[in-house]
Amino acid sequence: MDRYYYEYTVDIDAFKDEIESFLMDRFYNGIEESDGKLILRSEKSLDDIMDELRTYVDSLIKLFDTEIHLKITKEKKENIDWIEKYKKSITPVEVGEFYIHPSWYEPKEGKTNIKIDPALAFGSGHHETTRGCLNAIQKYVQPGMELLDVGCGSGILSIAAAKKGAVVDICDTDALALEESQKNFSLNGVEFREGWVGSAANAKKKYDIVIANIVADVLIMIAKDLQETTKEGGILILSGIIEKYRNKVKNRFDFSILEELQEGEWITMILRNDRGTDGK
Ligand SMILES: C[S@@+](CC[C@H](N)C(=O)[O-])C[C@H]1O[C@@H](n2cnc3c(N)ncnc32)[C@H](O)[C@@H]1O
Repeated sequence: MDRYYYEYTVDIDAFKDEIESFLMDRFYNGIEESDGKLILRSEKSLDDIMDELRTYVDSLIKLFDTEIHLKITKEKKENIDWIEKYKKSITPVEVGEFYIHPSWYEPKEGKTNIKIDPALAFGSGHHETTRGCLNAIQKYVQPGMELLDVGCGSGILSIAAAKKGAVVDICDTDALALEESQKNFSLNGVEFREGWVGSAANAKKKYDIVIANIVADVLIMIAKDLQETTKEGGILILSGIIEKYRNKVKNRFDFSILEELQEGEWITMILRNDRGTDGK
């Protein structure tokens, strides 16, 4: 642990969801929201991400011909405080049958417990999109089903599915996510069958359930791969979709919608592959 860390506060007066989504796609260590501002903490400099953010906001200003005020502040702080403060802020999350807790909390009786400590990969159960997926897993995953977790992050979703008796494969474009998932599977006493650095395009088979909690733009980009890895009659769970991009995402998929779950601005879409075998 370094002695100091950087705290970046991002204050923006428009396009808040897009900015959060943009940052989430680049920074997986938890983004705190406080007084409408986004706070990112890291021992390493995030100046590159902030430069990218400024460029992104400039392009939004040009694209929408509008005014956007972006203020980024950077502070250097003593680490000790933050670790303790952060630990205290990480409390257990209950989503239906699942109880997600850090190791310094006891598991809860009568629940499917998932132990996840805050680390570098996204997926502590505190984000709306992860919770939407967990609700879908509770409803649709049956023992023996084969499931692919695309963008596994911490592995939280496939750990939940494995605890429900599914056979799970995992992938993520970030190698670190695979490492974190491996650790978290061991911590939870469950196993995945195959894991790879990459995406749905690298899958060698089709699955009963494919789940992808990734930002809307990426879901759109990999829509074909996600559909092709879902068995006929199988389920595709998509999350990470801000309400205003719902149609943009939906239009790229030709599966039928079974249901949509919404928490705040975030939508989790549950689709079924109703295509005939020659429909591909
Ligand atoms: C929002 S996190 C989701 C983590 C976890 N599954 C959850 O639900 O909490 C998205 C993850 O997708 C990964 N990712 C981004 N683009 C991807 C792609 N094209 N294919 C696979 N994974 C991708 C990121 O590295 C990140 O770990």
